[in-house]
Amino acid sequence: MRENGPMTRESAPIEDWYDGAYPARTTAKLFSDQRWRLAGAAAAYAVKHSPVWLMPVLTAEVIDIVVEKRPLSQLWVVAAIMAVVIAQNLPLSVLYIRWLSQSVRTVETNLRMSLARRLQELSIGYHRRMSAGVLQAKIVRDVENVVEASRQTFDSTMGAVSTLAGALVLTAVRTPEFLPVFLVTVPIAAGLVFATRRRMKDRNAAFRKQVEAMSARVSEMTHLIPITRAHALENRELDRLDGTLVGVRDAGIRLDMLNGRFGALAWITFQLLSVACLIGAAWAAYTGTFDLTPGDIVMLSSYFMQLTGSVTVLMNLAPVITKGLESVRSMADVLSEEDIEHNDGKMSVPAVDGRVTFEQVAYQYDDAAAPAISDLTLDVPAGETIALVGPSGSGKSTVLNMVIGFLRPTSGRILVDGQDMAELDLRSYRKHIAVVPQESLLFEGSVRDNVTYGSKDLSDEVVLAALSDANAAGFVEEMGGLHAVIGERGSRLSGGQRQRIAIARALIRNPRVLVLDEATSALDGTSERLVQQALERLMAGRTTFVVAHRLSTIRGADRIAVMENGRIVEVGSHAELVASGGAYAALSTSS
Ligand SMILES: Nc1ncnc2c1ncn2[C@@H]1O[C@H](COP(=O)(O)OP(=O)(O)OP(=O)(O)O)[C@@H](O)[C@H]1O
Repeated sequence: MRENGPMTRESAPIEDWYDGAYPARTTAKLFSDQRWRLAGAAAAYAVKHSPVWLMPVLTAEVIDIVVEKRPLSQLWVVAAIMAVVIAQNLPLSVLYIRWLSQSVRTVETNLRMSLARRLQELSIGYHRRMSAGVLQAKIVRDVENVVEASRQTFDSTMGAVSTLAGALVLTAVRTPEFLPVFLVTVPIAAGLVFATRRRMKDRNAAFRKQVEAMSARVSEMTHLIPITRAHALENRELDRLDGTLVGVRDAGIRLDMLNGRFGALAWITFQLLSVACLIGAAWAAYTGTFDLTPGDIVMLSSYFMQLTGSVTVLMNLAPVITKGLESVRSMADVLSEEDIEHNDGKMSVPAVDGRVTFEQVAYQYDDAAAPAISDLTLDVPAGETIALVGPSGSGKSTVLNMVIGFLRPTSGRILVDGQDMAELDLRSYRKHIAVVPQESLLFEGSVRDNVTYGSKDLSDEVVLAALSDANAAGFVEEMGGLHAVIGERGSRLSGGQRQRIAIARALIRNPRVLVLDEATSALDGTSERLVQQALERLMAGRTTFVVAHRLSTIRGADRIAVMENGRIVEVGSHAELVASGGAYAALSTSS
């Protein structure tokens, strides 16, 4: 247990203390900021709900007034009290809903925000491992489960507890002989819940896993649709989905069956108990064992029904709560995950010159048998363009990811301007780099939004200049200017146009270090020239790491590093490498 003062606990972000191993305690903590609102809601509920336990007493009075032929004026008094008791329900319900809704919705928002925040801190490796579909399910579905379970628990518990308390007090006042009945029902209910708790938890966990597998599958399937359709593999994809759907169905049926059996068992037990109580009261009055009026019997009968009803409601919460707690555990996969990039407290770099040095760097992926990079030593002075070439799988992308800081060397060091990257606040370093990936990532929005992504307060002139340097001004003009909308993920643009928008985006950042993964897909001659020209403008004067596929890019580079099996086998300019007659010379004559 950590020592936390009430102040620090309230202000500490959820992800700092979230603990999936203790879901109930964690949920309570989630709501701890809301305790005053919840207390208000509870008070409002108790009052609004009072007709439920007051009406049977008032009804008993009415019956006794009739049976005992008391003065009629008493009837009007009771009627007036009933009217007031019922009418207060409206204003107090409104208050109750307002306070409960405010607390529950606030917790919901805070949870989603901290999940999103943590996703932005988790390493790129984590995101590669986790399916986007699963993460989405956590933010959307699990948060909803927790919030709905909390709301229902609060609502049902308040209802049941206030009904029980009212019934208990009034029974104690009018017919204390029947108090023991209340005492046996609670242990029976607790026993039933306890007996099924373990299985309920397991089946909820199994069901959630199946739903997550389905989310991952669906997200993959939607992603693959263009490829699937192009290869006429629709049926194969549907078969694969079918397997996951069947899994969800079977786990769902098992869960429903358990919940159903539990519900039915609870209902039967308590109905029997309720009947026993009614018959018992009738017998006691008939034989004169206790002194009961007919009004008392009607009242007791209502209370027995309410008592059993409340306990059943409470017991039916068990599945809801179990599901909510399972979702609390599920969110811990994100909120308690340790694989985050640690930047806080590290050195911030206000400016970058652009020298990047690899010192005997090795990198091995977590699940890989052999290192992807071994013994890589390379000094790239500021402003140099270095082209990485080599066969597929030789480690080029791994090097790029290390330059961005997505991957940290397993051994060795990478220095930026002589500073070990491990000691830098990578967020400050990355302000000075730009990345142009193979597949340009564009989003739904205007051309301007896409180009300025993340850079604020840029004038139209600056954006237009970047577009013009990227050879994109012409087609942007034709599309309708800076505010023309790019379809989702750039669907309205050609491949070459998308690349040029991505180049403009990189240009506008005016980076010192450029990380470029040249698109492999061939463009037609004109488009190719426009992209090439834009790239040359982008690379000029900046340290550039480029995984190069075009001959012109390779030849234009200051140096070329030829990679094989995670090692650099040759470095030098085009002319030097050709002259030395090594691997590069063999490659360039064969192409
Ligand atoms: N996430 C990963 N987990 C495990 N191994 C990986 C991972 N990513 C890459 N590898 C392995 O590391 C090696 C280097 O991969 P890398 O992607 O850097 O090669 P590359 O030269 O960029 O290839 P390509 O030209 O095909 O993109 C390969 O053997 C690859 O199988």
